[in-house]
Amino acid sequence: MAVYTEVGDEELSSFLTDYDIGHLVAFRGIAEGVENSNFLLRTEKDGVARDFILTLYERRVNPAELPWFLGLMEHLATHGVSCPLPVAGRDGNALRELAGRPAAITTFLPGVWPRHVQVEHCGPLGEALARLHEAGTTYAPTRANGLGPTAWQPLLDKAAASQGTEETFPGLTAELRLALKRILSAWPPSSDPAVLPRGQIHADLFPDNAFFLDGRVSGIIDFYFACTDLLAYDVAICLNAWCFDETGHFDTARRDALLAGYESVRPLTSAEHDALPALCAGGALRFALTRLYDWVNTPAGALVTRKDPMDYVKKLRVFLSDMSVNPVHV
Ligand SMILES: Nc1ncnc2c1ncn2[C@@H]1O[C@H](COP(=O)(O)OP(=O)(O)OP(=O)(O)O)[C@@H](O)[C@H]1O
Ligand SMILES: N[C@@H](CCO)C(=O)O
Repeated sequence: MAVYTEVGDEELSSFLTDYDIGHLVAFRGIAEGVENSNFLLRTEKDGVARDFILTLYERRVNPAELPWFLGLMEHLATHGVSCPLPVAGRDGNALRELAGRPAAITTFLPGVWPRHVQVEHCGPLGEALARLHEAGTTYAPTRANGLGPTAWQPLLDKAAASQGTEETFPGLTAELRLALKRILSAWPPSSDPAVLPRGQIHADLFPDNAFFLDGRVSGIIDFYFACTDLLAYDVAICLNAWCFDETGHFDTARRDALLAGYESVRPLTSAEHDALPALCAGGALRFALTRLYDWVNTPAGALVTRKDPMDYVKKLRVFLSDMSVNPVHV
């Protein structure tokens, strides 16, 4: 459930007078999502009803970084990517404050996210990711990846030092230490941008962040992990999130479809192909680590549903065994 901050009818109606989007007709909290409080708003202006999403930023989002995220979303939305467009108030600012939290209204996107990923989703998803990368090339401001390779050792140390980690997951932090060492030694040097292009990446493009309609990607949401990093690392995150079936088997048909969709827009360089196994293992480690840390540090009875780190530990094991034979390379 993700409504941490309650908003009253009158408070919201008065907040909306700062915008030119009409008056409030209805609103309700959205249960999905774990990071922020989200509400679906319906307004009416000149007899026309329109839907919007109101987000109150909680927990992990650093308010100082919100202009970067909202600026990226605006840039992408106005450069052909179906992502939420931040709506500016009458004073031109999209970032505002409501109920004591930083807040923004964005456009509502149609479609639904796939509860059961099929190979048919993977081509359009890969294509949409490549279009996002292309559109991002003209967004100049940068943001370092706070959950990139340099963050993994400290995150692992913090998870290992947390109460209950060893009891709940015996031997896991020792296994992750070895994995980290191996991944860092195989991590590609990002010194030549022509060989390993860098740019704006989504960094969390999981199935619950991609809406589909009529077999196409109709919306990409949740840009609050976006950052400036290796484009191929974003591909690797998607290979993690989209290409394992329910039994934990890495589905090469989904991988091929995702890569073919991506490369129909932006062909990967041969250095990017070569780097994919290490990038995939790194992606698996990143989500295993954040999930592990959250698992042992989320108090019992919290509203948030914890995500199982072992799902990503299993993916990590698959990618680590692949690193020697390089089957991701196509
Ligand atoms: N622009 C949008 N258009 C339509 N629905 C949206 C939009 N943004 C969010 N939603 C709905 O709200 C839900 C939660 O949004 P989101 O995933 O961004 O939550 P969060 O808590 O901010 O992030 P996280 O997924 O990391 O927990 C989505 O699953 C979707 O149903
Ligand atoms: N996509 C992340 C959650 C953060 O949005 C995960 O599945 O661990």
